[in-house]
Amino acid sequence: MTTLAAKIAEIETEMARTQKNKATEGHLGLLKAKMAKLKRELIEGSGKSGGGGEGFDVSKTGDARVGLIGFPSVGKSTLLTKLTGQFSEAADYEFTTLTCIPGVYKYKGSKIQLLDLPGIIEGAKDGKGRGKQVIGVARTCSLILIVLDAMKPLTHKRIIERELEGFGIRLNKRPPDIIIKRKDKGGLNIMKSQSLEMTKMSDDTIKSIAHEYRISNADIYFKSNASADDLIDVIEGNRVYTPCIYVINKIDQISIEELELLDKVPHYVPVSAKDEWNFDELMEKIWDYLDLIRIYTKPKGQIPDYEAPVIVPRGHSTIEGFCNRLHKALVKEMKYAMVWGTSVKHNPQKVGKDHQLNDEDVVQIIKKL
Ligand SMILES: Nc1nc2c(ncn2[C@@H]2O[C@H](COP(=O)(O)OP(=O)(O)OP(=O)(O)O)[C@@H](O)[C@H]2O)c(=O)[nH]1
Ligand SMILES: [K+]
Ligand SMILES: [Mg+2]
Repeated sequence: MTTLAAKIAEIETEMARTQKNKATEGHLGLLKAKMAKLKRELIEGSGKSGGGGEGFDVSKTGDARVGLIGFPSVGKSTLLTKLTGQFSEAADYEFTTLTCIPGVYKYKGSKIQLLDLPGIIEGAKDGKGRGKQVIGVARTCSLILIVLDAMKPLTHKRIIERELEGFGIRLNKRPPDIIIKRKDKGGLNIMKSQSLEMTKMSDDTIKSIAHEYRISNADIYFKSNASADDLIDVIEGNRVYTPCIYVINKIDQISIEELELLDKVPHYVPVSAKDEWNFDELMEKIWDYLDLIRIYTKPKGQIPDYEAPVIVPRGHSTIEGFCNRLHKALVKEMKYAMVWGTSVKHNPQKVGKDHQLNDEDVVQIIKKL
């Protein structure tokens, strides 16, 4: 019996052997689809894929969850201890950390949960070390910090990215603009936005990928220049789209010239966990990438509570989203809301539950009698 891993290896070899050109594009697309299906089987077969497992079942607290991912001994635990005050053992040997250690720090009135995790290595997603549990936890984070050692080759960055990608995590990427409407009959209907030129994938490739997934009747609508990987992501459906910051640690060990070279890395922050260098920039960047906003509540006849803002993701910053953070029944009890701040023309202004709030708005909920 051929194992899943062997089947995956077989396809990988075939992909490597196949030259990339117009004539082979369809075949490559098909191989990618087959690979995606096998990888899903591999992950599902391993039991839990949504995190968890002994020592990894940490409950969410605070306003956002941020995970530390990287090779062993890059300084993840040192960073957790220094940023949150939560002790996590650090030592100069690999795999010091064996479980998930949560810590919390406060920033701009929010509580950020930071998770220290065991180091991962190449092949983690296929079952090496505790890789699967680690990446399973990474899937539950609103932001991933990939920690790199400034003394080690930058090729490590790509290896970690591949491990996360292989587990369905897409870093600093938006979900592809593809809509698939399945139907009972009518065959495959490929549609594209006006004047959109698809340069990464031909109609034949689209058809062969759909066929591989037994999609024979559907409208497939493309709004952007998608690749075969994008189409497979949308069909597979279980991808998570997570922002990511590259934290380059141990800069106390490198020269200014070497530090300047790192400037080419997008989404990066250089730090020294040991010496607590550049923590301000790191925390600010974490805040930016989490894309959270602060809403101050104003009880009737009192001044707003500026100490304890309600924190909501910018994408869920309606009055309704704000109410739901306080308690579930509130939006039903609400008659209207008064808002002060940049989201309104008049201060204050009466608004309904669909009103979109901005960072640092002040809100007073007026209840029905
Ligand atoms: N020079 C220097 N050493 C550091 C820095 N941060 C961590 N270290 C050292 O690097 C070694 C590994 O640190 P850890 O915090 O245990 O690294 P880790 O990534 O948690 O390692 P694992 O749990 O084994 O995956 C320790 O000897 C730390 O003292 C830093 O900023 N500069
Ligand atoms: K270590
Ligand atoms: Mg550690």
